[in-house]
Amino acid sequence: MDITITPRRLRGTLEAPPSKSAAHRALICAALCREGESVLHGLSPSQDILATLGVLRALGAKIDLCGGTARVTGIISPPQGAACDCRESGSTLRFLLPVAGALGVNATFLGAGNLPQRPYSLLAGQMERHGAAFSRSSGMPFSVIGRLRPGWYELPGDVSSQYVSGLLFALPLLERGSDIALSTPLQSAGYVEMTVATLRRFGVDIEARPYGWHIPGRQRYHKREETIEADYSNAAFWLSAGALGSPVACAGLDPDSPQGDRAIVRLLRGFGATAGGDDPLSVQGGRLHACRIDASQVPDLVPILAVVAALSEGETLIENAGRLRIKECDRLAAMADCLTRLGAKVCEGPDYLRISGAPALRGGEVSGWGDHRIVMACAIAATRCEGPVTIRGAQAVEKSYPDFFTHYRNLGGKIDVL
Ligand SMILES: O=C(O)C1=C[C@@H](OP(=O)(O)O)[C@@H](O)[C@H](O)C1
Ligand SMILES: C=C(OP(=O)(O)O)C(=O)O
Repeated sequence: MDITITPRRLRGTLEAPPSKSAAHRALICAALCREGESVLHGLSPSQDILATLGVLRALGAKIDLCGGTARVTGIISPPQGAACDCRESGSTLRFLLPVAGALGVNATFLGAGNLPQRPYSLLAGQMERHGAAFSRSSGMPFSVIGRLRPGWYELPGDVSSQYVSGLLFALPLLERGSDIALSTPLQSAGYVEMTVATLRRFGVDIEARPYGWHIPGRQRYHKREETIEADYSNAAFWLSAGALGSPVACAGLDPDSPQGDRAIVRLLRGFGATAGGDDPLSVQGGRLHACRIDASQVPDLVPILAVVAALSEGETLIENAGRLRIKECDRLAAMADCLTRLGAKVCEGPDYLRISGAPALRGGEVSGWGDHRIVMACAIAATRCEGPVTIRGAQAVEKSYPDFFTHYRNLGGKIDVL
């Protein structure tokens, strides 16, 4: 789908969408509970969540999704083999690969878009040391056979936190305790905190250690009923629109959420914006100024922060951002390309973006790079462009936020589908 947005400010209050990260985690925990039914409310059928639902079903869970509520009967007797289609979801692949190993399912993992190019080999290497055998060490599809053994798992912390999260879901199922040790400091740490918090709610114990985590074995997941919390990662687009002069408020966000991306409020303050009210939460702009941003813990916020930087006076540096190149697209190249096409001055380095702010952008035509966060960032940039913005491949928003353009229109945005 290609669209043209006619620039105008957005206005109004909207319900923040449910967190995709929280939904993946709750679904996996519910599927690993052997007794009874868990009920999860407030799910959105984004492509990534449909991928996790599909793989959990292939691994033997029964999941009935109706009107945003999932009734999940956990895996009792896993199948011998399973075809696990992760679509474009890195979380689905890296969370459920170790889970398939812990269940002893011979699984074939398939992926689409950029997923086959995204890394999993360090995780596969650790699984191989503990009883799993892979048909290939990179690329997709691949097959994995064998059952994981408990033991000492060692991973770097600066490739993907999803490796750690995946092992944290899987290792409690093994017959003895295991450990995960980090060989380099953990980036995206907030996501691992979310994993540990979700596991605890489902009755699974994880012990923090100076080297990483100890995971007692023979644990049982306990059934639960819960509502998926609202998402700071996608609310960030609306909060940033607020900082850029659109009076938009987001309802439903938990100020005490374990989500690392709640840092968006602090980061927008760093540009000189002010935040008001807990619920609904809104951010107001004014004259924004450049700042320096460390992207290592908040990679998903970088596309929209780059837009804010392009409209803030002075030169903003977004650094420690090398891992953005291994997401749904190369997000550093994508944002440098899109913002330049819209009239901004951007210098792309190996692991940084240096962006010179201007009072307004020109507008123009951009590719969405097949990436939901690039499309949403460009749509918010359009609120401050002088001329129309055409976005090619805007349907990519369905990966995490299928209602994004409905909400955009509800806030007064003008979108024409080409
Ligand atoms: O665990 C999660 O839910 C996620 C972890 C992050 O990935 P990395 O740990 O690879 O940075 C993030 O970019 C992704 O969108 C969601
Ligand atoms: C990188 C993302 O997700 P995943 O890694 O799960 O594909 C994202 O949602 O921005």
